[in-house]
Amino acid sequence: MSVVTEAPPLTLTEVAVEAAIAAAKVICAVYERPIQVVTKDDGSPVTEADAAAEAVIIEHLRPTGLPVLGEESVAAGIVPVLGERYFVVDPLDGTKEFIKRNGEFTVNIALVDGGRAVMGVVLAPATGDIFAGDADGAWTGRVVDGEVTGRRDIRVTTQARPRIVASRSHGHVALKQLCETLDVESDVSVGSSLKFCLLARGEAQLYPRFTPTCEWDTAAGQAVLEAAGGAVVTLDGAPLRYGKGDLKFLNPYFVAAASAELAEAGAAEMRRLLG
Ligand SMILES: Nc1ncnc2c1ncn2[C@@H]1O[C@H](COP(=O)(O)O)[C@@H](OP(=O)(O)O)[C@H]1O
Ligand SMILES: [Mg+2]
Repeated sequence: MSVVTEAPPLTLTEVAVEAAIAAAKVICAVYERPIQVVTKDDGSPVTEADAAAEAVIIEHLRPTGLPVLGEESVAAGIVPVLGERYFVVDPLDGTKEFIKRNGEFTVNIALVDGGRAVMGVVLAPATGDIFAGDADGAWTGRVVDGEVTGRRDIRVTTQARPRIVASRSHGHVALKQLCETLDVESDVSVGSSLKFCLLARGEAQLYPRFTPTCEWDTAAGQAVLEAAGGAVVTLDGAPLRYGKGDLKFLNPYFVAAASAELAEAGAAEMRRLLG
């Protein structure tokens, strides 16, 4: 008698990793040739890579049966009925960086459950750097030839004078004041959700966001950071939450940090600076 052993079904994190790797392949193909840029109704840039990558991700997520809230679908007027649990997708976060060709752009896939981002995968196609976080913790690795290599667990670090990361293309004048009052060690500008990942990997401790973002920009990064021990709070000190359809999925300003204490200190200082 022969025994047939079936492979166990993929976890939702594994499905998201496979989807992100497939999307990165599509994005890299566009990145290698001259990029056509179109301006969306809200004035933001979009490329052929954004829609193509989102389509590939949706195909990969379809067998899970869960709804998918995708940036490009929403821009096209497609908003599914969202229950308690659904995926949130930004197929190409940091489109401005993609167009500038500085490598700081990411594929983002998150799982939202009960208004919280509970799982996230962030992949930077230009470098292959991949980050994931879920209830089992956070890890990073590098995608080579479509496979994750060098996988290792990651954790936030804390230090007396925090290192700060901020948007490269969407800055705010109050940032300089915040750096002075919090006595930060250094501040660097980085595009896309990689800012959350730098915190998760222990290379920076604070990411204050004084300019608008949407839920697809933050969900995967927040899940990675929280799984690595960090926190993301709005200016009233509450965790950043998801499912704000009545606000067109726009986030309030927030502070991401390596600890709940630092996030609260940053939020208090931002409240003071923004009056
Ligand atoms: N006025 C605005 N309203 C909503 N989101 C905005 C915005 N200006 C910038 N963003 C968001 O900020 C993201 C870029 O963040 P960063 O500057 O940290 O790289 C953009 O992601 P996309 O590049 O996916 O459009 C976009 O969604
Ligand atoms: Mg984005």
